[in-house]
Order: sequence, then C-alpha cells, then structure tokens
Amino acid sequence: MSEAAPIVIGLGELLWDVFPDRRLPGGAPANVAFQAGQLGCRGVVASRVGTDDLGDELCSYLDEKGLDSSYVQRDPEHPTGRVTVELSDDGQPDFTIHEHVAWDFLAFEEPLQQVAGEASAVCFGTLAQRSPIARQTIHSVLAATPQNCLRVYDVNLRQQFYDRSWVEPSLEKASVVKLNHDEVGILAGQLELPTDPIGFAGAVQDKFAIDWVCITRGADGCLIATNDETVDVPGRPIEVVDTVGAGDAFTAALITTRLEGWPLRPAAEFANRVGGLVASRSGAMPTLTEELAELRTEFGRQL
Ligand SMILES: Nc1ncnc2c1ncn2[C@@H]1O[C@H](COP(=O)(O)OP(=O)(O)OP(=O)(O)O)[C@@H](O)[C@H]1O
Ligand SMILES: O=C(O)C(=O)C[C@H](O)[C@H](O)CO
Repeated sequence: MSEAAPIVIGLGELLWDVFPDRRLPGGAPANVAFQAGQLGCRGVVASRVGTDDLGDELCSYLDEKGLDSSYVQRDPEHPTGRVTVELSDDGQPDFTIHEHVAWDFLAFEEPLQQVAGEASAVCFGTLAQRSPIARQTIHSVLAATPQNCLRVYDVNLRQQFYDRSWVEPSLEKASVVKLNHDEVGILAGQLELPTDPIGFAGAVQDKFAIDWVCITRGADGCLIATNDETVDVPGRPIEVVDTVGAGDAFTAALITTRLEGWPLRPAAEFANRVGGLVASRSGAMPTLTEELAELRTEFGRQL
C-alpha cells in the first residue's frame, strides 16, 4: 500500500465477532476497509473501541495487517463492541449484537474530519446509526467528503437496529448502494418499492439518484444495475466455512474495481470471487494477500 493509493474509509463499527470457539475481528465497515487494504487501497477503519484489552487487541490487529489504526478512537467509558455469532450447518451466521458499546459513540473528531476530505470512497451502513451520536458523525463525514467520492451505503439490516428514518437519508446521501436479496424484500416493503430485483434497483436509482445498485444473493452471485447497464452474474461454487464478511469483501472489491475503472461485468465477477474467497475462510478479515494477487492476475488477462 503506497501513500498515493486511494483512501477507502470504513465508517462505523469495529468489533469482535465472538464465535463458539474463538473470537475474530469484524464489523461490516471495518471489514470493507480491511479488504480494500488487501486489494491495494489505503484502507482506513474509522471507528471507536474501548480503552480495554479488547480494544488494544483490535488496534494491534489492524497495525499488524498494515492498516493505520490512528482513526480508531479510544473510549474510556464504553467497552469495545462484541457480536455473538452462531453458525448454521451451512455456515450462515446468526448475529446477537451487544449494545451501548464504544462505536455507538463515534465522534466527528479532527483526524476523521481531515481524512474524510481526502477520501476516494467511504462505506457506511445502518447498524452504527442506531445511536444518534454515531449517526450524526456518519452524516457529518459524508458531508465532508469530496464531491467525486464514492459514498457507498452497504445497507446491512441487523436485528431491530434499523428504521426507515435512518435508511432514507442514507439512500439520499449515497452514490452506490449494496444490499442482499433479503434486504431488498425488507426495504421494498418499508419504502413501497417493487420487490423484483430489477424493478427495485430501477426505483431506487430514480428515487434517490443512486448510480449503482448492487444486490448480492449468496451462492447465487449478484445483480448490479448502473445508469447504463445491468449485469447478472451467477455464483461460483465454493466450500463454505462461514459467510461472515462475504458481503463486505464483495463491497470492497466493487469499490476497488470501480476506482480502477474496470468494466462492469468483470468487476461484478471479481467481486463475486472475492466474496466467495472470504466465505471459504473463517471470519470476516482473513489474510488473503496471495489469493487476491492471483485473482487479480487472472482477471488482468481478461481486461
Ligand atoms: N455460499 C456461497 N457460495 C459462493 N459465493 C458466495 C457464497 N456466499 C457468499 N458468496 C459470495 O459473496 C457475495 C456476498 O454474499 P452475501 O449475499 O451472503 O452477502 P451479505 O448477505 O451482504 O453478507 P454479509 O453477511 O457480509 O453482510 C455473494 O454475492 C457471492 O459472490
Ligand atoms: O457490523 C455488522 O453489521 C455485523 O453484524 C458484524 C458482523 O459480526 C460481521 O463482522 C460483519 O458482517
């Protein structure tokens, strides 16, 4: 990663995914920044952890992996976030997300204000908007980004932690939206939009001036609609370990390829493969440097 690499900010939660047998770093926007870092961008995790040991460990993890942890705020009053993850037999997660944790208090502090002004992309979701403080920070960061910055809303509706009054302003600020097929059903109901993916994508583009609507379908790949074209890319069979973070890796790959100006179809195919790679590993932030370099070489030949 060079200093000139484009800055991709993952804005919101950084936490521990607590599996039955171990804990691993996670948090959807942090996962996106992490994977964007592995794909050659300057990944910036903008979050907040406690001053506890769990917070120290997360910062050390990011530093070890070559991400700058200086945009991770430390909160002496609230603990580092945790999510209890249970896995079904086919590796699908069920999350229990603990409340009143440090990332709920993410503040619009000077270092974050400054890096927002330099960002090529910022990825944010819905979960971190459950607290008014973090919600305000997310919207302040979005407002501070350059005009041509990609503002990527990776919807991620979790448990009861979403509300129409947070979703609509997020769609209004976003230029790219990424969601999975279940979330299409939920948002279509909430916002009175068509439920079929192509109709939904078109309606979101029209209503919210979004350039790209990206719908993931787990093993069945994805559909991406831009202002110019729509691609529907099937999944590629893989051996699933757990799908935690697969969607975040997909988002990171999509951001990277868009910043690099790839045509849409290979970008969607590459994002599918990156999502699949993460689903074939344990946890949301597996080290994949070699695999991603090989994948880039494979796709490089097609471009
Ligand atoms: N079982 C699978 N087989 C092959 N590829 C998969 C599988 N699961 C996920 N992927 C890849 O990862 C992408 C994202 O997966 P998915 O649709 O599960 O995202 P998501 O629900 O947003 O995930 P997240 O839990 O990270 O939010 C898929 O579009 C696909 O390319
Ligand atoms: O951040 C989220 O949306 C989470 O649910 C955290 C997860 O445990 C995981 O790391 C991301 O999908």
